[in-house]
Amino acid sequence: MSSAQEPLISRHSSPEGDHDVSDDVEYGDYNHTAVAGNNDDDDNTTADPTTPSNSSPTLFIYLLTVCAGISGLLFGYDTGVISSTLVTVGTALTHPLPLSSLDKSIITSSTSLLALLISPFSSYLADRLGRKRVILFADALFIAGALLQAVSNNVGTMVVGRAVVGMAVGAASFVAPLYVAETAPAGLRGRLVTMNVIFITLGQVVAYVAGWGLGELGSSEDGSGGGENVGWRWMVGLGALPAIVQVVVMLAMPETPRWLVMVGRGEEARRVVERVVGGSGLGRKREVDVTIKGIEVEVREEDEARRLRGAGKAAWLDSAEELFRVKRNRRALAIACLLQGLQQLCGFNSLMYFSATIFTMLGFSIPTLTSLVVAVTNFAFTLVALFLIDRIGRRRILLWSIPFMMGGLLLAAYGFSFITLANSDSIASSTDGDTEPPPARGAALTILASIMVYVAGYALGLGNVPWMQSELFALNVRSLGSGIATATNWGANFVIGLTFLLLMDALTPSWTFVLYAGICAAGYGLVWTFYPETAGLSLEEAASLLEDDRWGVR
Ligand SMILES: O[C@H]1[C@H](O)[C@@H](O)[C@H](O)[C@@H](O)[C@H]1O
Repeated sequence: MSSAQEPLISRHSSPEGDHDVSDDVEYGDYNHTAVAGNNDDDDNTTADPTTPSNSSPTLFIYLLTVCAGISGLLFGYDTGVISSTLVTVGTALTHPLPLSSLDKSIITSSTSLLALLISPFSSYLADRLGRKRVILFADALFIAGALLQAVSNNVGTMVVGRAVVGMAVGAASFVAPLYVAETAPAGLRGRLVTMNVIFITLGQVVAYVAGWGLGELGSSEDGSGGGENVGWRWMVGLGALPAIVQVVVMLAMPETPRWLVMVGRGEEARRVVERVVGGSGLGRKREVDVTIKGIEVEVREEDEARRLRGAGKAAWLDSAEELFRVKRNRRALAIACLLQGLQQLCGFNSLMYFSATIFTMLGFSIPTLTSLVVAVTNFAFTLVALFLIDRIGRRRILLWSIPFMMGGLLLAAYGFSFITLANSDSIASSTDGDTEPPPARGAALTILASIMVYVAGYALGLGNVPWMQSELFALNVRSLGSGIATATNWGANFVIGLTFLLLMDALTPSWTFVLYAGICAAGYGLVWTFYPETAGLSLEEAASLLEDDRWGVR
Protein backbone atom coordinates (compact mmCIF):
# COMPACT_ATOMS: atom_id res chain seq x y z
CA MET A 1 0.00 0.00 0.00
CA SER A 2 1.40 3.32 -0.95
CA SER A 3 1.93 5.92 1.67
CA ALA A 4 -1.00 7.85 0.31
CA GLN A 5 -3.27 5.12 1.48
CA GLU A 6 -1.59 4.53 4.78
CA PRO A 7 -4.29 4.95 7.33
CA LEU A 8 -3.15 7.11 10.16
CA ILE A 9 -4.98 8.43 13.11
CA SER A 10 -5.04 12.07 12.35
CA ARG A 11 -3.62 14.57 14.72
CA HIS A 12 -5.82 17.33 13.48
CA SER A 13 -8.71 18.68 15.32
CA SER A 14 -11.86 17.49 13.75
CA PRO A 15 -14.88 19.49 12.86
CA GLU A 16 -17.00 16.42 12.99
CA GLY A 17 -17.98 16.64 16.56
CA ASP A 18 -19.89 13.67 17.74
CA HIS A 19 -18.52 11.76 14.81
CA ASP A 20 -15.07 12.23 16.11
CA VAL A 21 -14.49 8.54 16.50
CA SER A 22 -14.35 8.39 12.83
CA ASP A 23 -12.53 11.56 12.13
CA ASP A 24 -10.10 9.39 10.50
CA VAL A 25 -11.81 6.08 10.71
CA GLU A 26 -14.65 5.92 8.32
CA TYR A 27 -17.73 3.87 8.83
CA GLY A 28 -18.00 1.08 6.47
CA ASP A 29 -18.27 -2.15 7.95
CA TYR A 30 -15.21 -3.54 8.05
CA ASN A 31 -14.02 -0.71 6.07
CA HIS A 32 -13.54 2.03 8.44
CA THR A 33 -10.08 2.98 8.27
CA ALA A 34 -8.58 6.23 8.76
CA VAL A 35 -6.87 7.06 5.60
CA ALA A 36 -4.84 10.14 5.86
CA GLY A 37 -2.23 11.33 3.51
CA ASN A 38 1.35 12.05 4.23
CA ASN A 39 0.56 15.67 4.56
CA ASP A 40 -1.42 14.91 7.62
CA ASP A 41 1.87 14.38 9.27
CA ASP A 42 3.54 17.43 7.96
CA ASP A 43 2.28 19.92 10.42
CA ASN A 44 2.83 17.81 13.42
CA THR A 45 6.02 16.88 15.02
CA THR A 46 4.79 14.57 17.71
CA ALA A 47 4.92 10.87 17.06
CA ASP A 48 1.78 9.12 16.01
CA PRO A 49 -0.19 8.91 19.25
CA THR A 50 -0.28 5.18 19.30
CA THR A 51 2.73 4.36 17.27
CA PRO A 52 5.78 3.10 18.94
CA SER A 53 8.39 4.14 16.49
CA ASN A 54 10.89 1.34 16.69
CA SER A 55 9.16 -1.52 18.36
CA SER A 56 8.14 -4.62 16.50
CA PRO A 57 4.53 -5.76 16.94
CA THR A 58 3.86 -7.29 20.34
CA LEU A 59 1.72 -10.35 20.96
CA PHE A 60 -0.90 -7.94 22.17
CA ILE A 61 -1.04 -6.29 18.74
CA TYR A 62 -1.47 -9.64 17.00
CA LEU A 63 -4.34 -10.41 19.34
CA LEU A 64 -5.92 -7.09 18.48
CA THR A 65 -5.75 -7.81 14.78
CA VAL A 66 -7.27 -11.25 15.19
CA CYS A 67 -10.00 -9.77 17.36
CA ALA A 68 -10.95 -7.29 14.66
CA GLY A 69 -10.69 -10.07 12.10
CA ILE A 70 -13.33 -12.09 13.93
CA SER A 71 -15.81 -9.28 13.30
CA GLY A 72 -15.07 -9.40 9.55
CA LEU A 73 -15.31 -13.17 9.67
CA LEU A 74 -18.71 -12.96 11.35
CA PHE A 75 -19.86 -10.44 8.78
CA GLY A 76 -18.83 -12.79 5.98
CA TYR A 77 -20.20 -15.89 7.68
CA ASP A 78 -23.59 -14.41 8.32
CA THR A 79 -23.98 -12.98 4.83
CA GLY A 80 -22.65 -16.14 3.16
CA VAL A 81 -24.54 -18.75 5.14
CA ILE A 82 -27.91 -17.67 3.80
CA SER A 83 -27.13 -19.24 0.41
CA SER A 84 -27.07 -22.83 1.69
CA THR A 85 -29.71 -22.17 4.29
CA LEU A 86 -32.28 -21.21 1.67
CA VAL A 87 -31.91 -24.51 -0.17
CA THR A 88 -31.81 -26.76 2.88
CA VAL A 89 -34.47 -25.18 5.03
CA GLY A 90 -37.16 -27.17 3.22
CA THR A 91 -40.63 -26.69 4.62
CA ALA A 92 -39.44 -26.06 8.16
CA LEU A 93 -40.56 -22.43 8.18
CA THR A 94 -43.60 -22.65 5.95
CA HIS A 95 -44.99 -26.12 6.58
CA PRO A 96 -46.21 -27.85 4.40
CA LEU A 97 -44.98 -25.63 1.52
CA PRO A 98 -41.42 -24.64 0.64
CA LEU A 99 -40.32 -21.00 0.93
CA SER A 100 -41.65 -18.68 -1.76
CA SER A 101 -39.38 -16.28 -3.66
CA LEU A 102 -40.79 -13.45 -1.60
CA ASP A 103 -40.05 -15.26 1.68
CA LYS A 104 -36.48 -15.90 0.57
CA SER A 105 -36.03 -12.29 -0.52
CA ILE A 106 -37.33 -10.84 2.74
CA ILE A 107 -35.31 -13.24 4.89
CA THR A 108 -32.17 -12.33 2.96
CA SER A 109 -32.53 -8.59 2.72
CA SER A 110 -33.62 -8.00 6.32
CA THR A 111 -29.94 -8.31 7.31
CA SER A 112 -28.74 -5.50 5.06
CA LEU A 113 -31.71 -3.30 5.92
CA LEU A 114 -30.93 -3.45 9.63
CA ALA A 115 -27.21 -2.99 9.00
CA LEU A 116 -28.14 0.15 7.10
CA LEU A 117 -30.43 1.40 9.87
CA ILE A 118 -27.96 0.79 12.71
CA SER A 119 -25.03 2.47 11.00
CA PRO A 120 -25.82 6.07 12.00
CA PHE A 121 -25.89 5.05 15.67
CA SER A 122 -22.67 3.06 15.76
CA SER A 123 -20.43 6.07 15.96
CA TYR A 124 -22.55 7.64 18.71
CA LEU A 125 -22.60 4.44 20.76
CA ALA A 126 -18.86 3.96 20.35
CA ASP A 127 -18.33 7.39 21.85
CA ARG A 128 -20.79 7.00 24.68
CA LEU A 129 -20.10 3.43 25.75
CA GLY A 130 -16.58 2.90 24.47
CA ARG A 131 -15.34 0.82 21.59
CA LYS A 132 -14.93 -2.40 23.52
CA ARG A 133 -18.46 -2.38 24.88
CA VAL A 134 -19.90 -1.88 21.40
CA ILE A 135 -17.91 -4.88 20.13
CA LEU A 136 -19.28 -6.94 23.02
CA PHE A 137 -22.75 -5.59 22.37
CA ALA A 138 -22.47 -6.60 18.71
CA ASP A 139 -21.30 -10.06 19.79
CA ALA A 140 -24.39 -10.40 21.98
CA LEU A 141 -26.49 -9.54 18.92
CA PHE A 142 -24.55 -12.03 16.76
CA ILE A 143 -25.20 -14.77 19.33
CA ALA A 144 -28.86 -13.87 19.86
CA GLY A 145 -29.47 -13.62 16.10
CA ALA A 146 -27.78 -16.96 15.42
CA LEU A 147 -29.76 -18.76 18.10
CA LEU A 148 -33.01 -17.14 17.07
CA GLN A 149 -32.50 -18.30 13.50
CA ALA A 150 -31.54 -21.78 14.65
CA VAL A 151 -34.74 -22.30 16.63
CA SER A 152 -37.10 -20.51 14.28
CA ASN A 153 -40.14 -22.36 13.03
CA ASN A 154 -41.72 -19.68 10.89
CA VAL A 155 -40.66 -16.97 8.47
CA GLY A 156 -41.36 -14.16 10.97
CA THR A 157 -38.92 -15.48 13.59
CA MET A 158 -36.31 -16.16 10.94
CA VAL A 159 -36.62 -12.59 9.63
CA VAL A 160 -36.23 -11.23 13.17
CA GLY A 161 -33.14 -13.44 13.64
CA ARG A 162 -31.64 -12.21 10.38
CA ALA A 163 -32.45 -8.62 11.31
CA VAL A 164 -30.73 -8.98 14.70
CA VAL A 165 -27.67 -10.33 12.89
CA GLY A 166 -27.91 -7.34 10.55
CA MET A 167 -27.70 -4.97 13.52
CA ALA A 168 -24.66 -6.87 14.74
CA VAL A 169 -22.99 -6.67 11.33
CA GLY A 170 -23.71 -2.95 11.05
CA ALA A 171 -22.28 -2.15 14.49
CA ALA A 172 -19.31 -4.53 14.49
CA SER A 173 -18.18 -3.57 11.07
CA PHE A 174 -17.85 -0.01 12.20
CA VAL A 175 -16.34 -0.40 15.60
CA ALA A 176 -13.92 -3.32 15.30
CA PRO A 177 -11.58 -1.70 12.77
CA LEU A 178 -11.85 1.50 14.79
CA TYR A 179 -10.71 -0.41 17.87
CA VAL A 180 -7.56 -1.59 16.14
CA ALA A 181 -6.92 1.74 14.42
CA GLU A 182 -6.96 3.51 17.77
CA THR A 183 -4.73 1.02 19.52
CA ALA A 184 -2.35 -0.57 17.06
CA PRO A 185 0.79 0.90 15.56
CA ALA A 186 0.32 2.81 12.31
CA GLY A 187 2.12 0.12 10.34
CA LEU A 188 -0.72 -2.28 11.02
CA ARG A 189 -3.48 0.19 10.31
CA GLY A 190 -2.40 0.49 6.71
CA ARG A 191 -3.52 -3.02 5.99
CA LEU A 192 -6.92 -2.72 7.59
CA VAL A 193 -9.04 -1.91 4.57
CA THR A 194 -7.93 -4.88 2.55
CA MET A 195 -7.54 -7.13 5.58
CA ASN A 196 -11.13 -6.50 6.39
CA VAL A 197 -12.34 -7.49 2.96
CA ILE A 198 -10.11 -10.58 3.17
CA PHE A 199 -11.62 -11.59 6.50
CA ILE A 200 -15.12 -11.03 5.12
CA THR A 201 -14.53 -13.12 2.04
CA LEU A 202 -12.87 -15.80 4.19
CA GLY A 203 -15.94 -15.81 6.41
CA GLN A 204 -18.04 -16.35 3.31
CA VAL A 205 -15.89 -19.33 2.31
CA VAL A 206 -16.27 -20.82 5.79
CA ALA A 207 -20.03 -20.31 5.59
CA TYR A 208 -20.20 -22.04 2.23
CA VAL A 209 -18.09 -24.96 3.46
CA ALA A 210 -20.32 -25.27 6.54
CA GLY A 211 -23.37 -25.03 4.30
CA TRP A 212 -22.11 -27.83 2.12
CA GLY A 213 -20.97 -30.10 4.99
CA LEU A 214 -23.97 -29.56 7.21
CA GLY A 215 -26.40 -29.55 4.31
CA GLU A 216 -25.11 -32.96 3.28
CA LEU A 217 -25.25 -34.20 6.84
CA GLY A 218 -28.79 -32.96 7.10
CA SER A 219 -29.87 -34.59 3.88
CA SER A 220 -28.53 -38.00 4.85
CA GLU A 221 -30.38 -37.80 8.17
CA ASP A 222 -33.35 -36.78 6.22
CA GLY A 223 -33.01 -39.64 3.86
CA SER A 224 -32.72 -42.28 6.55
CA GLY A 225 -34.98 -40.95 9.19
CA GLY A 226 -37.49 -39.11 7.08
CA GLY A 227 -37.48 -36.22 9.57
CA GLU A 228 -36.66 -32.55 9.00
CA ASN A 229 -33.28 -31.69 7.53
CA VAL A 230 -31.76 -29.99 10.55
CA GLY A 231 -28.44 -29.18 8.92
CA TRP A 232 -29.54 -25.61 8.25
CA ARG A 233 -30.21 -25.03 11.95
CA TRP A 234 -26.59 -25.93 12.71
CA MET A 235 -25.38 -23.69 9.87
CA VAL A 236 -27.06 -20.57 11.14
CA GLY A 237 -26.51 -21.47 14.80
CA LEU A 238 -22.77 -21.91 14.25
CA GLY A 239 -22.54 -18.17 13.65
CA ALA A 240 -22.70 -17.83 17.44
CA LEU A 241 -19.37 -19.61 17.92
CA PRO A 242 -16.90 -17.00 16.62
CA ALA A 243 -18.87 -14.37 18.52
CA ILE A 244 -18.45 -16.34 21.76
CA VAL A 245 -14.73 -16.65 21.06
CA GLN A 246 -14.55 -12.92 20.45
CA VAL A 247 -16.30 -12.18 23.74
CA VAL A 248 -13.79 -14.29 25.64
CA VAL A 249 -10.78 -12.64 24.00
CA MET A 250 -12.24 -9.16 24.19
CA LEU A 251 -12.92 -9.44 27.90
CA ALA A 252 -9.18 -9.68 28.38
CA MET A 253 -8.56 -6.69 26.14
CA PRO A 254 -8.53 -3.06 27.26
CA GLU A 255 -10.37 -0.04 25.92
CA THR A 256 -8.53 2.03 23.32
CA PRO A 257 -6.15 4.66 24.72
CA ARG A 258 -7.85 7.35 22.71
CA TRP A 259 -11.28 6.67 24.14
CA LEU A 260 -9.85 6.42 27.66
CA VAL A 261 -8.25 9.85 27.27
CA MET A 262 -11.49 11.23 25.83
CA VAL A 263 -13.38 10.20 28.98
CA GLY A 264 -10.66 11.38 31.35
CA ARG A 265 -9.11 8.02 32.25
CA GLY A 266 -5.56 8.99 31.37
CA GLU A 267 -3.85 6.59 33.77
CA GLU A 268 -5.56 3.59 32.22
CA ALA A 269 -4.71 4.90 28.78
CA ARG A 270 -1.07 4.98 29.80
CA ARG A 271 -1.14 1.37 30.95
CA VAL A 272 -2.65 0.32 27.60
CA VAL A 273 0.00 2.17 25.65
CA GLU A 274 2.65 0.46 27.79
CA ARG A 275 1.27 -2.90 26.68
CA VAL A 276 1.19 -1.81 23.06
CA VAL A 277 4.77 -0.60 23.19
CA GLY A 278 6.06 -3.63 25.11
CA GLY A 279 9.66 -3.90 26.23
CA SER A 280 11.15 -1.93 29.10
CA GLY A 281 13.69 0.76 29.92
CA LEU A 282 14.02 4.47 29.38
CA GLY A 283 13.34 4.47 25.67
CA ARG A 284 10.07 2.74 26.30
CA LYS A 285 9.03 5.28 28.94
CA ARG A 286 9.75 8.10 26.53
CA GLU A 287 7.75 6.44 23.80
CA VAL A 288 4.79 5.98 26.12
CA ASP A 289 5.00 9.63 27.21
CA VAL A 290 5.09 10.89 23.63
CA THR A 291 2.20 8.68 22.64
CA ILE A 292 -0.01 9.74 25.52
CA LYS A 293 0.86 13.36 24.97
CA GLY A 294 -0.04 13.05 21.30
CA ILE A 295 -3.44 11.61 22.14
CA GLU A 296 -4.10 14.30 24.72
CA VAL A 297 -3.24 17.05 22.25
CA GLU A 298 -5.47 15.51 19.64
CA VAL A 299 -8.43 15.14 21.97
CA ARG A 300 -7.98 18.67 23.30
CA GLU A 301 -7.86 20.12 19.79
CA GLU A 302 -11.05 18.35 18.91
CA ASP A 303 -12.81 19.67 22.00
CA GLU A 304 -11.58 23.12 21.18
CA ALA A 305 -12.76 22.93 17.58
CA ARG A 306 -16.14 21.75 18.76
CA ARG A 307 -16.35 24.62 21.23
CA LEU A 308 -15.42 27.17 18.55
CA ARG A 309 -18.05 25.90 16.23
CA GLY A 310 -20.49 26.73 18.94
CA ALA A 311 -22.65 24.50 21.02
CA GLY A 312 -25.79 25.63 19.26
CA LYS A 313 -25.03 24.08 15.93
CA ALA A 314 -24.91 20.34 15.59
CA ALA A 315 -21.50 19.21 14.40
CA TRP A 316 -22.84 16.95 11.72
CA LEU A 317 -24.81 19.87 10.27
CA ASP A 318 -21.58 21.79 9.96
CA SER A 319 -19.99 18.94 8.14
CA ALA A 320 -23.03 18.36 5.93
CA GLU A 321 -23.01 22.00 4.83
CA GLU A 322 -19.36 21.72 3.84
CA LEU A 323 -19.96 18.44 2.06
CA PHE A 324 -22.72 19.76 -0.16
CA ARG A 325 -21.58 23.37 -0.56
CA VAL A 326 -18.01 22.85 -1.72
CA LYS A 327 -17.71 21.61 -5.30
CA ARG A 328 -14.85 19.22 -4.78
CA ASN A 329 -16.54 17.66 -1.74
CA ARG A 330 -19.71 17.13 -3.74
CA ARG A 331 -17.65 15.41 -6.40
CA ALA A 332 -15.88 13.21 -3.89
CA LEU A 333 -19.24 12.21 -2.50
CA ALA A 334 -20.66 11.52 -5.96
CA ILE A 335 -17.72 9.27 -6.82
CA ALA A 336 -17.72 7.42 -3.50
CA CYS A 337 -21.47 6.77 -3.73
CA LEU A 338 -21.17 5.79 -7.37
CA LEU A 339 -18.54 3.16 -6.56
CA GLN A 340 -20.37 1.82 -3.52
CA GLY A 341 -23.69 1.70 -5.37
CA LEU A 342 -22.04 -0.03 -8.29
CA GLN A 343 -20.37 -2.57 -6.01
CA GLN A 344 -23.80 -3.80 -5.01
CA LEU A 345 -25.99 -3.05 -8.03
CA CYS A 346 -23.67 -5.07 -10.29
CA GLY A 347 -25.44 -8.00 -8.66
CA PHE A 348 -22.56 -9.80 -6.98
CA ASN A 349 -24.38 -10.43 -3.74
CA SER A 350 -27.30 -12.01 -5.55
CA LEU A 351 -24.80 -14.79 -6.23
CA MET A 352 -23.46 -14.66 -2.69
CA TYR A 353 -26.96 -15.02 -1.30
CA PHE A 354 -28.64 -17.19 -3.90
CA SER A 355 -25.94 -19.20 -5.70
CA ALA A 356 -27.11 -22.47 -4.13
CA THR A 357 -30.66 -21.67 -5.26
CA ILE A 358 -29.37 -20.99 -8.80
CA PHE A 359 -27.31 -24.18 -8.91
CA THR A 360 -30.28 -26.15 -7.62
CA MET A 361 -32.30 -24.76 -10.54
CA LEU A 362 -29.50 -25.81 -12.88
CA GLY A 363 -29.69 -29.40 -11.70
CA PHE A 364 -26.28 -29.69 -10.01
CA SER A 365 -26.38 -32.70 -7.75
CA ILE A 366 -24.76 -30.96 -4.77
CA PRO A 367 -25.59 -27.28 -5.32
CA THR A 368 -24.07 -26.18 -2.01
CA LEU A 369 -20.76 -27.68 -3.10
CA THR A 370 -20.97 -26.14 -6.58
CA SER A 371 -21.73 -22.76 -5.13
CA LEU A 372 -18.49 -22.94 -3.15
CA VAL A 373 -16.79 -21.80 -6.35
CA VAL A 374 -18.40 -18.40 -5.89
CA ALA A 375 -17.00 -17.90 -2.40
CA VAL A 376 -13.61 -19.46 -3.13
CA THR A 377 -13.12 -17.49 -6.38
CA ASN A 378 -14.10 -14.30 -4.57
CA PHE A 379 -11.65 -14.98 -1.75
CA ALA A 380 -8.78 -16.02 -4.02
CA PHE A 381 -9.10 -13.00 -6.30
CA THR A 382 -9.45 -10.66 -3.33
CA LEU A 383 -6.00 -11.91 -2.31
CA VAL A 384 -4.74 -11.26 -5.84
CA ALA A 385 -6.23 -7.76 -5.70
CA LEU A 386 -4.28 -7.11 -2.52
CA PHE A 387 -1.05 -7.49 -4.48
CA LEU A 388 -2.18 -5.71 -7.62
CA ILE A 389 -4.22 -2.76 -6.54
CA ASP A 390 -1.45 -0.36 -5.58
CA ARG A 391 0.65 -1.30 -8.57
CA ILE A 392 -2.09 -1.02 -11.16
CA GLY A 393 -4.13 1.75 -9.58
CA ARG A 394 -7.79 1.86 -8.60
CA ARG A 395 -9.22 3.44 -11.74
CA ARG A 396 -7.26 1.19 -14.05
CA ILE A 397 -8.06 -2.03 -12.19
CA LEU A 398 -11.76 -1.14 -12.38
CA LEU A 399 -11.57 -0.38 -16.10
CA TRP A 400 -9.79 -3.68 -16.68
CA SER A 401 -11.98 -5.86 -14.52
CA ILE A 402 -15.50 -4.57 -15.27
CA PRO A 403 -15.40 -5.83 -18.89
CA PHE A 404 -14.69 -9.34 -17.53
CA MET A 405 -17.70 -9.01 -15.27
CA MET A 406 -19.83 -7.96 -18.25
CA GLY A 407 -18.50 -10.82 -20.37
CA GLY A 408 -19.25 -13.31 -17.57
CA LEU A 409 -22.77 -11.97 -17.09
CA LEU A 410 -23.61 -12.00 -20.80
CA LEU A 411 -22.25 -15.50 -21.23
CA ALA A 412 -24.30 -16.65 -18.24
CA ALA A 413 -27.36 -14.99 -19.78
CA TYR A 414 -26.68 -16.86 -23.00
CA GLY A 415 -26.33 -20.14 -21.09
CA PHE A 416 -29.61 -19.52 -19.28
CA SER A 417 -31.39 -19.09 -22.60
CA PHE A 418 -30.93 -22.83 -23.24
CA ILE A 419 -32.50 -23.81 -20.01
CA THR A 420 -36.13 -23.96 -19.09
CA LEU A 421 -36.37 -23.35 -15.42
CA ALA A 422 -39.20 -23.83 -13.06
CA ASN A 423 -40.32 -20.73 -11.21
CA SER A 424 -37.93 -20.30 -8.28
CA ASP A 425 -40.90 -20.73 -5.92
CA SER A 426 -41.14 -24.32 -6.98
CA ILE A 427 -37.47 -25.13 -6.69
CA ALA A 428 -37.19 -28.21 -4.55
CA SER A 429 -35.90 -27.22 -1.18
CA SER A 430 -33.61 -30.14 -0.73
CA THR A 431 -30.00 -30.45 -1.68
CA ASP A 432 -30.53 -33.38 -4.01
CA GLY A 433 -31.40 -30.92 -6.74
CA ASP A 434 -32.98 -33.49 -9.05
CA THR A 435 -35.25 -31.52 -11.32
CA GLU A 436 -37.31 -32.97 -14.14
CA PRO A 437 -36.47 -32.73 -16.97
CA PRO A 438 -32.74 -32.29 -16.24
CA PRO A 439 -31.50 -28.93 -17.58
CA ALA A 440 -28.96 -29.00 -20.40
CA ARG A 441 -25.63 -30.05 -18.91
CA GLY A 442 -23.48 -28.04 -21.31
CA ALA A 443 -25.44 -24.88 -20.67
CA ALA A 444 -25.26 -25.41 -16.90
CA LEU A 445 -21.49 -25.82 -17.04
CA THR A 446 -21.18 -22.74 -19.25
CA ILE A 447 -23.12 -20.77 -16.66
CA LEU A 448 -20.87 -22.07 -13.90
CA ALA A 449 -17.72 -21.07 -15.80
CA SER A 450 -19.08 -17.65 -16.71
CA ILE A 451 -20.10 -16.99 -13.11
CA MET A 452 -16.50 -17.73 -12.08
CA VAL A 453 -15.21 -15.19 -14.61
CA TYR A 454 -17.69 -12.62 -13.35
CA VAL A 455 -16.80 -13.21 -9.69
CA ALA A 456 -13.06 -13.04 -10.40
CA GLY A 457 -13.55 -9.69 -12.17
CA TYR A 458 -15.63 -8.42 -9.27
CA ALA A 459 -13.14 -9.46 -6.60
CA LEU A 460 -10.26 -7.81 -8.47
CA GLY A 461 -11.93 -4.41 -8.71
CA LEU A 462 -15.39 -3.56 -7.46
CA GLY A 463 -15.15 -5.84 -4.44
CA ASN A 464 -12.26 -3.76 -3.07
CA VAL A 465 -11.87 -0.34 -4.61
CA PRO A 466 -15.04 1.29 -3.22
CA TRP A 467 -13.76 0.69 0.31
CA MET A 468 -10.82 2.96 -0.35
CA GLN A 469 -13.38 5.75 -0.32
CA SER A 470 -11.90 7.83 2.48
CA GLU A 471 -8.92 8.86 0.36
CA LEU A 472 -11.34 10.88 -1.76
CA PHE A 473 -12.54 13.09 1.07
CA ALA A 474 -10.98 16.08 2.79
CA LEU A 475 -10.54 15.54 6.50
CA ASN A 476 -13.37 17.78 7.64
CA VAL A 477 -15.98 15.87 5.63
CA ARG A 478 -14.36 12.44 5.63
CA SER A 479 -16.42 10.87 8.33
CA LEU A 480 -19.78 12.05 7.02
CA GLY A 481 -18.87 11.47 3.37
CA SER A 482 -17.68 7.93 4.04
CA GLY A 483 -20.76 7.29 6.16
CA ILE A 484 -23.11 8.34 3.37
CA ALA A 485 -21.20 6.28 0.81
CA THR A 486 -21.34 3.25 3.10
CA ALA A 487 -25.05 3.74 3.61
CA THR A 488 -25.35 3.72 -0.19
CA ASN A 489 -23.62 0.34 -0.15
CA TRP A 490 -26.07 -1.12 2.38
CA GLY A 491 -29.06 0.45 0.66
CA ALA A 492 -28.10 -1.05 -2.71
CA ASN A 493 -27.25 -4.35 -1.02
CA PHE A 494 -30.77 -4.38 0.39
CA VAL A 495 -32.32 -3.69 -3.02
CA ILE A 496 -30.35 -6.51 -4.66
CA GLY A 497 -31.19 -9.02 -1.92
CA LEU A 498 -34.86 -8.12 -2.12
CA THR A 499 -35.27 -8.09 -5.88
CA PHE A 500 -33.03 -10.76 -7.37
CA LEU A 501 -35.37 -13.77 -7.16
CA LEU A 502 -38.37 -11.64 -8.04
CA LEU A 503 -36.53 -10.38 -11.15
CA MET A 504 -35.55 -13.93 -12.08
CA ASP A 505 -39.23 -14.87 -12.02
CA ALA A 506 -40.51 -11.71 -13.69
CA LEU A 507 -37.82 -11.14 -16.35
CA THR A 508 -36.30 -14.65 -16.73
CA PRO A 509 -32.77 -15.41 -15.54
CA SER A 510 -31.27 -14.42 -18.91
CA TRP A 511 -32.69 -10.93 -18.81
CA THR A 512 -31.83 -10.51 -15.14
CA PHE A 513 -28.18 -11.19 -15.96
CA VAL A 514 -28.37 -8.91 -19.00
CA LEU A 515 -29.74 -6.22 -16.69
CA TYR A 516 -26.72 -6.57 -14.37
CA ALA A 517 -24.43 -6.47 -17.41
CA GLY A 518 -26.16 -3.23 -18.44
CA ILE A 519 -25.57 -1.78 -14.96
CA CYS A 520 -21.89 -2.76 -15.24
CA ALA A 521 -21.69 -1.09 -18.67
CA ALA A 522 -23.23 2.11 -17.31
CA GLY A 523 -20.86 1.88 -14.34
CA TYR A 524 -17.90 1.47 -16.68
CA GLY A 525 -18.89 4.66 -18.50
CA LEU A 526 -19.30 6.57 -15.25
CA VAL A 527 -15.99 5.35 -13.85
CA TRP A 528 -14.27 6.22 -17.11
CA THR A 529 -15.75 9.72 -17.08
CA PHE A 530 -15.64 10.68 -13.43
CA TYR A 531 -13.19 8.61 -11.40
CA PRO A 532 -9.62 9.94 -11.40
CA GLU A 533 -6.70 7.75 -10.45
CA THR A 534 -5.83 8.36 -6.81
CA ALA A 535 -3.26 5.63 -6.25
CA GLY A 536 0.07 6.96 -5.07
CA LEU A 537 -1.26 10.44 -4.30
CA SER A 538 -1.48 12.13 -0.96
CA LEU A 539 -4.98 12.92 0.24
CA GLU A 540 -4.52 16.57 -0.64
CA GLU A 541 -3.34 15.74 -4.16
CA ALA A 542 -6.25 13.37 -4.61
CA ALA A 543 -8.71 15.96 -3.36
CA SER A 544 -7.30 18.72 -5.59
CA LEU A 545 -7.80 16.49 -8.63
CA LEU A 546 -11.49 16.99 -8.10
CA GLU A 547 -11.17 20.76 -8.36
CA ASP A 548 -10.78 20.91 -12.10
CA ASP A 549 -13.71 20.89 -14.47
CA ARG A 550 -12.93 17.50 -15.90
CA TRP A 551 -13.23 16.02 -12.42
CA GLY A 552 -9.53 15.32 -12.53
CA VAL A 553 -9.93 12.66 -15.21
CA ARG A 554 -7.52 12.99 -18.06
O1 LIG B 1 -16.25 -5.92 -0.29
C1 LIG B 1 -17.18 -6.87 0.14
C2 LIG B 1 -16.90 -8.22 -0.47
O2 LIG B 1 -16.78 -8.09 -1.83
C3 LIG B 1 -17.96 -9.23 -0.12
O3 LIG B 1 -17.71 -10.44 -0.80
C4 LIG B 1 -19.36 -8.74 -0.44
O4 LIG B 1 -20.30 -9.69 -0.01
C5 LIG B 1 -19.61 -7.41 0.22
O5 LIG B 1 -20.90 -6.94 -0.10
C6 LIG B 1 -18.58 -6.40 -0.20
O6 LIG B 1 -18.84 -5.18 0.44
